[in-house]
Amino acid sequence: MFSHKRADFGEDFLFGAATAAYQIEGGQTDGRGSSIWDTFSTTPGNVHNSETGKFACDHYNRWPEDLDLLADGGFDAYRFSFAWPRLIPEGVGQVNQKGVDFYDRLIDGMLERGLKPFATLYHWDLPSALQDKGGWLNRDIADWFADYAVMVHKNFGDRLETTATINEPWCVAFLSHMLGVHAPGYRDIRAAARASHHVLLAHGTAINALRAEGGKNLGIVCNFEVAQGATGKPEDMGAARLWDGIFNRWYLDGLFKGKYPSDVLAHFAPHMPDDFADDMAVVSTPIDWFGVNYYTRGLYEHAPERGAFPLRKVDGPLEKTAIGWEIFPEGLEEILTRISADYTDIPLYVTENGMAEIEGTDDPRRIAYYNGHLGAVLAAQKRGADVRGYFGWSLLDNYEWAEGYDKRFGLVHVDYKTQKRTPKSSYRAFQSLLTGANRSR
Ligand SMILES: OC[C@@H]1[C@@H](O)[C@H](O)[C@@H](O)c2nc(CNc3ccccc3)cn21
Repeated sequence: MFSHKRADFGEDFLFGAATAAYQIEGGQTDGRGSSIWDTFSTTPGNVHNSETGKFACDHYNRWPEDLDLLADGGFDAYRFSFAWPRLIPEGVGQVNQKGVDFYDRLIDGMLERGLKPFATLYHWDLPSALQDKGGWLNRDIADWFADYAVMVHKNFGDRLETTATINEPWCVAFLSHMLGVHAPGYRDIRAAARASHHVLLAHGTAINALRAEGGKNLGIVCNFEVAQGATGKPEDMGAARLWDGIFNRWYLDGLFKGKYPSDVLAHFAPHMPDDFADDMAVVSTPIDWFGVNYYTRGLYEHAPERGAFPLRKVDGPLEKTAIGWEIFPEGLEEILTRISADYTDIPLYVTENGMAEIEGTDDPRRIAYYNGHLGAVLAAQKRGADVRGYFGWSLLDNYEWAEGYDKRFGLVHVDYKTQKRTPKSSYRAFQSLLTGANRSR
């Protein structure tokens, strides 16, 4: 079990678990439109075993059972995402009433179980019809996204505890348009530069539109990595600094200082949209809270042959999870205290943290992983970071994007043949922390 007590985190601290629509819902029916992940995952070579989210965890039908798991675990909150194509199949225009009905039932189900709904508007499943118009490369996406955000607010806003605009703008832009690992799978610095700006412009435009409708408790969720030099050589330390700029500071500086970091801009500048600097007031529109997703650190070395960004991640010596990420809980303390000290004093939530394991292992290391990162939250709080909550990734084993289904992050095991849910020992550890007992319905 964990070595911490619930009271250690503060009386109003919230514990939750997190998921995302495309990774758990399945339910490609009832008027749901196509998303870029439907097309990306069915394009050979993009996803392990060519696995798709077509069925996933069948959460579209099994959501009551999944909400029961959250309630039985003693969790206070549930971080989930709306599927844009399920609500507005073409991305703009016509609303799919069956999609509205699904999320109405889901959110009411949370409230009936005493679970606070922490909603994410966009967790990577862009409607294909918008990709056909250029997707994140088209500046108009800021208005498309803001209109979608207002639609969600009008239908569900009165029942949401918090609303995050975007999950991990780095993944939406750089991972998906420079590295090509995620949908739409571009490997193009010009696409990456423009997406890296438009994703934040869309965020700020949506925040302003939601404020105009009375929206409250609005934020964004970014992913962070502690970037360290593979050696103490200046060129490797420089590589780590540049990666810190690409992964961390582009978003922190843009969102909280209204200015992109000059070291990254030096690489992006020839490809940035015209007059992007005029958008920075919108990009940095004030928000009410900030979500921090943290998993690991990275070691980087100078790699002059790598062209635009002359760096390379190198394998580190620390114990790794099944997805190959080093276990480095100190990094969560570092990230939380850095954001709090250098960027903002608004409330922070750890919106994702967790460990992948392979099939059926119920890896005993996972309890130690969570215990260590919960300890990092406590240490950051002691150093002044206003951390208000922690969400484990993920409630369920689910579709791990380009990795398919093998990499299992769930607190609850899912047998995809039968869709049987089985709590793992890490679920029981949270249940004990949160309720003082191990129990299930
Ligand atoms: O990979 C685990 C989770 C993923 O399932 C979530 O949908 C996503 O929000 C998420 N973000 C990270 C951290 N960022 C990241 C880094 C490299 C590749 C993919 C994600 C991990 N995860």
